[in-house]
Amino acid sequence: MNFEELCLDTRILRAVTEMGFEQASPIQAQAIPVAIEGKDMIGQAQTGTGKTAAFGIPLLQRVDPHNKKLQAVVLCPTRELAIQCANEMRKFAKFMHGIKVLPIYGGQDITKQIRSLKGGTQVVIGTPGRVIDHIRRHTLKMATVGTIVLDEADEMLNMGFREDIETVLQTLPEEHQTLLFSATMPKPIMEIAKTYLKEPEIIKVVKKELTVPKIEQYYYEVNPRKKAEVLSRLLDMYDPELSLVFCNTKRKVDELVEDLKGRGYFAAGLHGDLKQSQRDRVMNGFRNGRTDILVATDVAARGIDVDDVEAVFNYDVPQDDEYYVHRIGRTGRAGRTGRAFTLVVGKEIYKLKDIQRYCKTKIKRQPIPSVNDITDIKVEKVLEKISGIIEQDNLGKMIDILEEHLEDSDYSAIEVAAALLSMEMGDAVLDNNSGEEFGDTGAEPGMVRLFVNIGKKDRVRIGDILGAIAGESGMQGNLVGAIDMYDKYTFVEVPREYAADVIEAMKHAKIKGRNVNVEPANKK
Ligand SMILES: Nc1ncnc2c1ncn2[C@@H]1O[C@H](COP(=O)(O)OP(=O)(O)OP(=O)(O)O)[C@@H](O)[C@H]1O
Ligand SMILES: [Mg+2]
Repeated sequence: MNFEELCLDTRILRAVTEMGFEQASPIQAQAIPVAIEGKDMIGQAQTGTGKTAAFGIPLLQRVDPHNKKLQAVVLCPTRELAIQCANEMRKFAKFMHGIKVLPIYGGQDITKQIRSLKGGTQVVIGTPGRVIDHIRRHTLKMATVGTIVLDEADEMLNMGFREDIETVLQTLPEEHQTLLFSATMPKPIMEIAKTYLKEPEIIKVVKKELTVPKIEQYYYEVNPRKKAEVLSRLLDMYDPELSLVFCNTKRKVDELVEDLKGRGYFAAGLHGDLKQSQRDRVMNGFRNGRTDILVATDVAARGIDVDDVEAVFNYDVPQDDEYYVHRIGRTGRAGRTGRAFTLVVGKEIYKLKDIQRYCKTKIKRQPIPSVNDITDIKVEKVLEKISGIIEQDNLGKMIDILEEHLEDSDYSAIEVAAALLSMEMGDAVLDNNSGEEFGDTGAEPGMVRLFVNIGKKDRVRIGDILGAIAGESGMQGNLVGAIDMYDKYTFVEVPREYAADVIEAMKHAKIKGRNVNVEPANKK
């Protein structure tokens, strides 16, 4: 549907056209007419499908630029989202002179915010805590608010904002419109809706799968100690313009950023422990391409909309099914394509299966790219660069220099070229160790079943065997699973990516003074 068909204010229509929006997305086509009428509404649509405009456009259309009182409030879970949403709203309002849109959030000087608010702000986009703060100080007067929006409502509840949201909702005047938006709609949201929304129109644009079909989804089974290595191989292989990498904890974010920087990538971290000014700097760096890898926790990156995020990496499998949807939704936005990669360690494969069921989508297993794959790709890139330079036909001086040096040198031209190539390529990557070679050993998914033979077993307990395996291979003990212990042989299961290490380590190990032989079970 065209935006012309949506009966928009001509000034908004002009702005939308200028922004390059041609067709309204399905959620916009359905939500905008309902919201313009002033009805309450619940909107659910996949990530990156334009929910901001779906509430932002009708909200602005209902604002009177000549009235300088507060008329609309949008609640968002994070400061970054408040800023992003305010920026998008300002673009929609570009030709509506006299409309002021202001983001307010914690961490920013409150007196400065108060001063800005005094200048006649009709639309406030804020985080719940800071909005309440202003309500208590009487610097936000809710009595004149006609529209309230809860964006990413589920995330706000997850973050413990439920009470704050209810407090805000209770300050609203009798006559008002409530719009509730989210990519997912769990139960607690429906409870809020029941209590605070009046006969809401429910607009659901959900396809069979929760994730966007244009995002290709892959997973890799990895050894936890080689995660950073695998990540950098994938980065080299796919060479995304911008990437977002998710970790489950702030500490992991910091560690991984250091690791990636050490490997020569332009990476920066984003999480809740950073000061607001640092967070702003990181986001700006990412938006303008100074940083090409943003490593973040879930909360920090929710709803973030940056063009050209071509790949999302789940460095850790998300703890929550819904997080997966939101994480990978940072790519493939507004109809673009994208790729999502998940690194899976051992039994996390079961979590991933849950996620697939929840999303009703298929995440394909892929082998970890080998050193050779990466080398091929790197060589190809260097050669491309080289042909570019040769074609510029500007090499006379360099050719002279080389000819002079090669004349009385022991090296051939090809050797020199090879040396330059190796300089350009940087460090070779580590060996491949995906456990692929073991095939099906009858183990649980993600595991390899090993046959452990220690000859006569009178004094040996299963615990001794498991302990030795963990100890010798440096793997955490709880990753080794005991399957069966018979008179002469024992089966154990270890994560696929450890299997080779275990077999190697056990060649030189003894259990209770006896030599051991460990092999994949399918070899028996
Ligand atoms: N009709 C449209 N045509 C083209 N681009 C659009 C259209 N509507 C929105 N966009 C762009 O699509 C991107 C994603 O929009 P938006 O951030 O509103 O998605 P969202 O549904 O809120 O996603 P999330 O669930 O991740 O918060 C933005 O860059 C926005 O400018
Ligand atoms: Mg959004």
